[in-house]
Amino acid sequence: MQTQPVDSPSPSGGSLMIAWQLKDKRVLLVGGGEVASQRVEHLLGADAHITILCPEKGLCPATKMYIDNHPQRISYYDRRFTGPAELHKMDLVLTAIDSPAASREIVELCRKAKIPVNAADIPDLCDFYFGAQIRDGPLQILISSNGNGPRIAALIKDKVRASLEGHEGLAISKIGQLRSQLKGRVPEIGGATGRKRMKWMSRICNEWRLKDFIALDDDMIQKLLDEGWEKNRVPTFEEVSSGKPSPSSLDSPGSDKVQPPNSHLFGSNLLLPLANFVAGAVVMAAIMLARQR
Ligand SMILES: C[C@@]1(CC(=O)O)C2=NC(=C\c3[nH]c(c(CCC(=O)O)c3CC(=O)O)Cc3[nH]c(c(CC(=O)O)c3CCC(=O)O)/C=C3\N/C(=C\2)[C@@H](CCC(=O)O)[C@]3(C)CC(=O)O)/[C@H]1CCC(=O)O
Ligand SMILES: NC(=O)c1ccc[n+]([C@@H]2O[C@H](COP(=O)([O-])OP(=O)(O)OC[C@H]3O[C@@H](n4cnc5c(N)ncnc54)[C@H](O)[C@@H]3O)[C@@H](O)[C@H]2O)c1
Repeated sequence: MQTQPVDSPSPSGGSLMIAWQLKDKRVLLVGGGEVASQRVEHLLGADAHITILCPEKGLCPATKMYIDNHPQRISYYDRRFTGPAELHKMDLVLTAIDSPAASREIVELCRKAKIPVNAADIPDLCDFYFGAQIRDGPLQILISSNGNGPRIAALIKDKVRASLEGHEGLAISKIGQLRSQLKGRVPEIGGATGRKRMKWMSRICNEWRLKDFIALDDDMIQKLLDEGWEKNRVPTFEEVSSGKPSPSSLDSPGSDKVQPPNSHLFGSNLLLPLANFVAGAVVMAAIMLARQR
């Protein structure tokens, strides 16, 4: 069957949301106040090499602490930005300073050098914006209002965080271990094997409860691959855990099941009202039948 190309359903005026891989890339951070300290936190989490330029008296306690505790990741210079030479070999530049004029100057130099740049709080100077972030190990959630309401993005972040159960990051890292063991066994990229591998990974993610992945250890992963992948089926948690109880066994059914796409059509959203409706209809029919007799 031929698929028809469809126009993008999303309206224009948005931005590209990506997970930028900064491991061992060089980042210049100009400024050392509160905002800079938040940037440092995110950059350290991304394993970047950071150069900070800021007069010492302008460093806030958090930035100072990061500089002291991460000498292998952070090179600190007690001075202001001096000119284009500061940009040498930089992959990314961030300014978090209280002078829009100085930020503009730095941004113009970055544009000439074709280095992506963010100037905190000056949207028209930014190649990209930061967003409100939730991090739990490999789970990263970014909420962006695309410049419309940063405070609202932060408030929505709090709501999203409150809806998480706390084990998602660990479960996802175990899924990462399973995937990499599977890719070790079956390293082919693309083709029929690649498609089969993706399908099997998707099935296990759809069919297992997220919480159960937490308990995966090396033995269980090997068993899952031997009894699951090799036989093209999805074993149950109990089958691979050698009697270990499932972490989700104490939960109410379906409470932390990650739902496959469109499953809400069949999930509690629709199923409960439908069940109520059917039950109601059966009772009504029984009453009417009883009356007719
Ligand atoms: C999300 C967050 C991430 C971070 O910086 O790490 C972030 N701002 C945060 C907080 C915050 N910033 C401001 C307030 C005061 C209340 C308010 O204005 O809402 C608060 C609230 C607070 O401090 O609680 C003032 C503000 N911000 C910008 C302007 C300039 C302008 O709009 O013209 C003005 C002055 C406006 C004025 O003068 O009125 C601009 C930007 N700020 C962005 C990011 C980018 C757009 C992100 C997006 O839209 O999603 C963008 C475009 C550029 C950038 O800096 O990357 C972080 C929350 C982190 C967290 O708590 O999780
Ligand atoms: N995006 C956000 O989340 C957000 C939130 C609040 C404030 N801001 C903005 O971010 C900027 C920084 O905020 P802050 O609270 O961290 O400011 P701050 O005043 O605490 O720190 C600014 C630092 O920049 C240093 N500095 C100034 N000019 C410099 C230069 N040319 N080279 C090197 N260092 C220089 C100062 O010594 C100071 O340490 C401000 O413009 C503020 O309006 C952004």
